[in-house]
Amino acid sequence: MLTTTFEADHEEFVLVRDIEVMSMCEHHLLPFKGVAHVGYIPGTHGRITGLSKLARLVEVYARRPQVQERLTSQIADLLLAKLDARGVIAVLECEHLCMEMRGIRKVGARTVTSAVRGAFQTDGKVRAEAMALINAR
Ligand SMILES: Nc1nc2c(ncn2[C@@H]2O[C@H](COP(=O)(O)OP(=O)(O)OP(=O)(O)O)[C@@H](O)[C@H]2O)c(=O)[nH]1
Repeated sequence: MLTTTFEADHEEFVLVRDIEVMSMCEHHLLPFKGVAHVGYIPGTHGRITGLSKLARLVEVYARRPQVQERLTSQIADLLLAKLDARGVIAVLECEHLCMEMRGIRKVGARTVTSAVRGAFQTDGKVRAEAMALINAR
């Protein structure tokens, strides 16, 4: 995965927003679905990857029973490792059917999880800029 990378001499933030997520809660084996926002700052080598590969990354980890927190971390960790990126951010917003159609039955409650690595973890300003872009509508 993420074997296609390009030289682009681009060292600024790249973000793909609103990637559809469909996964399965490992507790109840019921779907949870929503969107993922995945971004990174390339390393000093300026190496980037194909945009579709970010969506593929989400897809690979979503296709197994999951908890949303682990799914979010796995996306961030793999991206960081494969791209040798300066920073990575993954934010997921999902609705869990196990909370909607059974149990507490709260329709429309959305769970937001984030995983930040590198510059997004160490620099609050960098993280705030990324969150502003993620939330821009
Ligand atoms: N943190 C987290 N919890 C999840 C996720 N998906 C489902 N859950 C929760 O996992 C918990 C499992 O709780 P249990 O007490 O074992 O199961 P339960 O008796 O069916 O719980 P209720 O859903 O409250 O009826 C529930 O609170 C679910 O809402 C997830 O992605 N992340």
